[in-house]
Amino acid sequence: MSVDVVKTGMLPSAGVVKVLCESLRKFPVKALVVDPVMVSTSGDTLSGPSTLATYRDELFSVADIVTPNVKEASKLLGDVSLHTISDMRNAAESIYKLGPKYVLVKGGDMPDSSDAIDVLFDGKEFTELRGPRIKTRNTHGTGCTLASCIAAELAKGATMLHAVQVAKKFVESALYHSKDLVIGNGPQGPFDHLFELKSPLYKMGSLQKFNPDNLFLYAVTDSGMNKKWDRSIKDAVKAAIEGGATIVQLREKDADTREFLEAAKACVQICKSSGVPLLINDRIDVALACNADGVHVGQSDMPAWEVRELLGPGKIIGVSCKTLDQAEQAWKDGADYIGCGGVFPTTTKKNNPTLGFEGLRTVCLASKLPVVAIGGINAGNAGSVMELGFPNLKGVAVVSALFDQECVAIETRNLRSILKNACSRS
Ligand SMILES: Cc1ncc(COP(=O)(O)OP(=O)(O)O)c(N)n1
Ligand SMILES: Cc1nc(C(=O)O)sc1CCOP(=O)(O)O
Ligand SMILES: [Mg+2]
Repeated sequence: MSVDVVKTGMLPSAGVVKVLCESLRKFPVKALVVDPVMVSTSGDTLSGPSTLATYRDELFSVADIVTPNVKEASKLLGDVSLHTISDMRNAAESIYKLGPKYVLVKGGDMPDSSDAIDVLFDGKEFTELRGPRIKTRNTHGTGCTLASCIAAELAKGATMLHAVQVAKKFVESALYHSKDLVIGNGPQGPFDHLFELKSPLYKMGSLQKFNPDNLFLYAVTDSGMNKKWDRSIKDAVKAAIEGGATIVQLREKDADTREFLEAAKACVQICKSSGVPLLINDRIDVALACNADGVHVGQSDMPAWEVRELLGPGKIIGVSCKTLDQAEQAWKDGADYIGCGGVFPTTTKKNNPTLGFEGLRTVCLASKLPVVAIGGINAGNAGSVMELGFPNLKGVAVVSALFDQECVAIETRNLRSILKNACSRS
């Protein structure tokens, strides 16, 4: 068997690090995950200064990702103090300069905050990965498990972001499942890595909490536009993901069911390998048949509570809402997000009322769910929507601004940078 990916744990001496680097030169691998285990949970230093130096001088430059926790990041940077998310971002940037392609600074042992936040840096962009902080003493080995899961996902062909997202979800679910185990008398207990084998519920992704950040740049396909530009649904989705779409919805009103389902199955694979959720517009049957990540329904489609009964706890359900009452009902029905529009006039959805900023504001203020704005949004006005800074407003959903254009990837990339700039201003 050839080795696809290597993950390193505790490397006790500079000599061991050197042998490792030499071996990796002799036997190159697809990816190297370095979990710089150098401080034990009880705070004992496990790697002396010479080993640290070898990490920095030799190992990091050949690593695809380095995954220090806050204590390890501090040690690597000469015992700097790290207390805030901004400190974690700065630390990730400083460690990045030592050579790895990605740095993941894990915030699990940051001072008590409601969420466990990790910061991923790729040399250009920071991604904050949030998850609930699980109250448990059974945390022995979480860092090693996270790094090993990242390595496994990379070996399966995932992108780095997807591998990190899957790994974080895995550890979160394992901690949750193991929180009531009582084993041993030490300060830390073990957790159960094989929980999925024992509880089918986890297979449903019951803990797969919807990440509202996915609503940032929401690409909604359109069969008429695909036809006009002679573009397959698959190509449209691939291009949108290449351009940085954070979630995709297949809204194929004209496609025959068989054709739609085949295209949806292909798109599910494309989206899964990029870690981008794929939702189906209206068609619960198609969503079930292709195991999509969820559906989006409007006020005249199947009620969200019935959709939830059919899809189960781990799928994403979006509901179109134009009023407070509709927003409240969507929340009661167990939806995950609200699509609110049309913010501006649009011809893509026939006879669609235009709410304007005021209508969007009303729903955002009242909503208990994250909101994505939709309707007539494009490169010219998307910035103004995000700069509103309405509570719960997590992004924009667009159809023609991406798919009624010659190059979907370029338009998507342009829109993403407009949104990023607008968010940094708001
Ligand atoms: C993200 C998002 N928001 C709203 C809609 C509109 O859905 P709906 O009201 O069901 O209308 P149709 O799209 O079915 O015409 C959406 N699809 N996506
Ligand atoms: C699908 C959809 N839903 C809307 C709503 O208001 O709920 S507006 C709309 C069409 C949006 O297309 P474009 O980005 O081309 O304006
Ligand atoms: Mg609909």
